[in-house]
Amino acid sequence: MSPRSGVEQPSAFPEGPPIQERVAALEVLSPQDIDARLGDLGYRGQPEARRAASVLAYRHLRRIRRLYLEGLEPEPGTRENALFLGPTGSGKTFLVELMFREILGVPTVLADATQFSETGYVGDDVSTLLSRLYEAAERDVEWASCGVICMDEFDKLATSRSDSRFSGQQTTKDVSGFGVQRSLLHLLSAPQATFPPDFGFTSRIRSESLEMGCVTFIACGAFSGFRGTAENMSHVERVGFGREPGKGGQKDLDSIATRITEEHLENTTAFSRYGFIPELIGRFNRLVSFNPLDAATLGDILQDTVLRTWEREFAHEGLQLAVDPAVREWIVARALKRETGARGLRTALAPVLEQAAYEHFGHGKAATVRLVLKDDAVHTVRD
Ligand SMILES: Nc1ncnc2c1ncn2[C@@H]1O[C@H](COP(=O)(O)OP(=O)(O)OP(=O)(O)O)[C@@H](O)[C@H]1O
Repeated sequence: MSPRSGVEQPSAFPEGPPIQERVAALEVLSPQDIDARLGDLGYRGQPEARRAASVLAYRHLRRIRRLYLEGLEPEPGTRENALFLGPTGSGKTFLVELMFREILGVPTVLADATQFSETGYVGDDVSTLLSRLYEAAERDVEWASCGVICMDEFDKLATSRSDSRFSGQQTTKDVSGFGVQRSLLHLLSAPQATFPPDFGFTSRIRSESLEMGCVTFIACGAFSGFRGTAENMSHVERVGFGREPGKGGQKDLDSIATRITEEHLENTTAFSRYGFIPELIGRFNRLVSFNPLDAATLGDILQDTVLRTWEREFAHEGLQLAVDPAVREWIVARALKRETGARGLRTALAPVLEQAAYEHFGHGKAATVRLVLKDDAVHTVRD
């Protein structure tokens, strides 16, 4: 029986531990500890975003500890929601996943904002975000109130009402855009919110109520239109987006350091021109910029995570995988060209290693398989 709803709910999970026990079991970590753990888990680059997010995670932890271990309700207006801005594949969602789900160990939901539609229309109602949080919290509504909701592709939620300079691309999702934003605004503002514990599949199960005071919302988006915007605003101080300034010349939009200060991003007028209702953007009191990953960071990710996974797989076959430095550079260069951040590494590497696996797996003989670059293509050599 849930203490708040007063109705019997079918539970797929056995009774969990009391909330105080769950919260007390969370490791107390400083922002610096959190940042260091991120590194241990293979997160690379983005030092400023990591710093900001580590403090956000620390504060989240403090708030739930104060509430459930010290009995101190969160002060009104102290809810912290963050907007993570930066190009695709730069590690926005990965950071949330590692930081909240793996390191803090609180219920974490990663959702795609484009899946929502207004209540009554086809698509998910925003309240199902809370249903998912409840599921992630093993159907413990108090544990769910300690959770984090991350909405990916948040920029696509908006209806572009302005010219294409601001949107990058035009979206036709104009019918539901504002309704969904208003529902989200409610979630981000309300002290409590109700949700269907069964995702609304049946009308027999009564809604649950969730305390929202400690729930942290993080919205992630590329907001690519801002790059064009910055290009047209010569007075904008250039920080945040864009590759290193001054290397690619004015013509190449990506090499133009489209760096936007938080002051500018905080300017909700810019967001409303993007199609957002200003009140909703106003609920995100922390704006965190992610940079496109540069060659050195991509090289580290390739070495420390992507290749390591493959090396293990090769080792299971009795094979040692050796990758020439020229091949690493080739893969990084390809990934940079694709402009999909770290995702591009896997895309560039997969066909090469599949070919190597095809040629050398299953023979049961120990050997070294070396990847070498010849005529701008990767070849495998078995020693
Ligand atoms: N800074 C990073 N360090 C290590 N790995 C990273 C980093 N950034 C991205 N990756 C890898 O790339 C994958 C994709 O990153 P992620 O999903 O976080 O991108 P994103 O910034 O949220 O972009 P999108 O908006 O397209 O989802 C991750 O799962 C991870 O494997």
